[in-house]
Amino acid sequence: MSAFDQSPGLSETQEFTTIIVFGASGDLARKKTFPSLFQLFRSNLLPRRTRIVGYARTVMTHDQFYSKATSNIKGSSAEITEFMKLCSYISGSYNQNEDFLRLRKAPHKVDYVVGSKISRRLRVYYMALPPSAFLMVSEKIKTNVYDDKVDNHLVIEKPFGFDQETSRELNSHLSVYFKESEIFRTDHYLGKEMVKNIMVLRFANTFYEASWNNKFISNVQLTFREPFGTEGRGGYFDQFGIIRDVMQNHLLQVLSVLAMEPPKSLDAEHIRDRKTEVLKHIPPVVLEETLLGQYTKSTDGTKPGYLDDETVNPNSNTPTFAATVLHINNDRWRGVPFIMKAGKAVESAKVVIRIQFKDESNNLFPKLARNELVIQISPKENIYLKTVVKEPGLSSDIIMTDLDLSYIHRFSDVLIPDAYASLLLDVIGSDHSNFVREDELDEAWRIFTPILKRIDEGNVKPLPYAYGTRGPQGASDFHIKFGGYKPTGLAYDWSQPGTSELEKPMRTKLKSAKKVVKRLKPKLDTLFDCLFCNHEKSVNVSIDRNSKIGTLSCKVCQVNYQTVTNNLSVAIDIYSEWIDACEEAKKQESGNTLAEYERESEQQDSDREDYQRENIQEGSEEERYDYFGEGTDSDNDQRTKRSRLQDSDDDE
Ligand SMILES: NC(=O)C1=CN([C@@H]2O[C@H](COP(=O)(O)OP(=O)(O)OC[C@H]3O[C@@H](n4cnc5c(N)ncnc54)[C@H](OP(=O)(O)O)[C@@H]3O)[C@@H](O)[C@H]2O)C=CC1
Ligand SMILES: O=C1O[C@H](COP(=O)(O)O)[C@@H](O)[C@H](O)[C@H]1O
Repeated sequence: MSAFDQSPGLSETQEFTTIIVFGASGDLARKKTFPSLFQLFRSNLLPRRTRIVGYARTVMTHDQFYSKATSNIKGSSAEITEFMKLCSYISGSYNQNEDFLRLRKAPHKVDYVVGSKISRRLRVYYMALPPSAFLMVSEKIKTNVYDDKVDNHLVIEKPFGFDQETSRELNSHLSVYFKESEIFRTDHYLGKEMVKNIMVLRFANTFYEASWNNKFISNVQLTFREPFGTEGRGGYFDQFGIIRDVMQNHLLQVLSVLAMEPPKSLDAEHIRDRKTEVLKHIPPVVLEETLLGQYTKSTDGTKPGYLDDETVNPNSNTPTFAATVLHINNDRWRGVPFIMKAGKAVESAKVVIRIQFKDESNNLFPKLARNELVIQISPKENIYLKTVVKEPGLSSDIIMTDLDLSYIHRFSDVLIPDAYASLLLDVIGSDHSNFVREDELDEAWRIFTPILKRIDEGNVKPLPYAYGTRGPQGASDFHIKFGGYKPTGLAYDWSQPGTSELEKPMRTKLKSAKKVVKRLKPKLDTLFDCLFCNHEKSVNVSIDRNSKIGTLSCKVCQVNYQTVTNNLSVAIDIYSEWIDACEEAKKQESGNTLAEYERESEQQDSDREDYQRENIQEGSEEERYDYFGEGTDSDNDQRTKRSRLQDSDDDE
């Protein structure tokens, strides 16, 4: 069942809808707006008699518009053709009344066809435009196109201002033309599946909500990582920086849903009241608890530094990485640091929430590690609860494992909608829950404006970090230093239920290498599992006591290894040394020094575990759907899986 199936039957409640996409020639329209409208169309969720009108200054023939609007749409050509029958394009300025009057005729033409039988009419004005055009276009819409006999919804995109002051100005100007109930401020993170899921997780599960406070939770981390730099968007980015681009909006929106009190009902205003309320308890973030970075060339010189971008000021101090701490001074959260980290051109793609619980207070088990609830927003949707269990078998040791809900396994046949499709559906259905209200936005700017002003003054120099690394010095243990995060410490077995036989041995290969040694020790065996081909007991160890040489070889993959022994050496020692040698080779391959490796092993257990999860699962969204799509050859699937697993091992 698609996520959309749960939505109300819009085609019955909405009789007639016109969606006007301003800036239809642009990037957002091409990449997100038209493809998302198509997703709704294909899922039969666009109201009947919907018309979509693209509008921009660029002069385009119908064919040119057709090919631009469809360039990012994935669907059969028959479906695309049907969808495009709903779409037309008008070229015009953003400042001439006559042009908007031409636009006015577009909805009217269709109104006329259905005439007075229409019970409700809706016009959506979608501003896929740079913010500099918002006000002018809003004014022209109000003067020339707005019709108070229909519902008018104005959708605007971030950035909503530059700081608290400019955001207030923008809102006060917009409010001249549109009522707050007509404005939909888009933060596309609120349309993401896992962000929408937070409320359900919290308020539909007794045990989560019961422990969702400072009695049980030690610290919370919200991390955003992108493995690419500004690439073509330097001009925009250099004015804004990572705090305005990602933290003040996307991550703070996630935080507010995560930390708000339960709303009185699911009514949009009740939800937004609670989100605003929690933001009011957060004092502005301070420079003393913030780390800023700017990326430089990659260490191999193949990726450019931020300042190499020609559209960026060569002396720019704009941060492309930031880590900071938010404190929520209310009864629920007092004393729980919320750590936000966001970085561009870092080593992986990941957006994740990590909630670390406090230490267990009983002393029954030595070396206890903390539980963590991890909600991964992208690139894959996962929820897992790191949980301590007894090591299976005769051992009485404890290990860390998890209760795991990986969407790719559990909901493999469900299409996770694009955030924009989900939000457009809300706009059509007049649901404001996932849009940012004016007072909420004002609070968000209040929290970040003071630090932004200090950065803008130019006296704060971000620390350099090489493209493709984890961020500047201090980034790796920022959450430990400022959040009190405790690395797991225990052996962590993150096996996933339902994974294939092919995956299981590969998974144990590096992660559980030490455990393998431990489990086998009492047996004094000479046969062991192969680290390379993963066959059980395929590795035979022999010791030549005369030459003092221990030899290990796999009868399946032929890998072999030799080492010097002493009189006390037994087979397991050779095998252990082999494991260590393999790990050492791995470290050297990845170019890390031993010290770096050890620091990462201890402090970034959490990051590595996410990284492995991502790699053991699928690559891009497209791959995911192809992978589970019809007509894929199972041999190919196996090969794909194997090579991805191999990649993950390489990365380790
Ligand atoms: N692109 C993306 O992935 C995302 C974009 N956004 C936001 O969406 C909005 C649109 O972004 P995007 O599509 O990338 O922007 P573009 O730069 O592609 O601009 C969109 C269209 O607006 C018109 N335009 C460009 N510059 C100006 C100007 N100075 N004054 C008036 N019109 C102009 C152009 O159309 P024409 O000349 O034909 O009129 C252009 O095709 C922005 O607010 C952006 O921050 C948000 C999230 C992601
Ligand atoms: O709004 C923005 O978000 C994207 C990240 O969005 P995602 O859906 O890919 O996670 C970011 O790349 C961009 O800089 C920012 O403006």
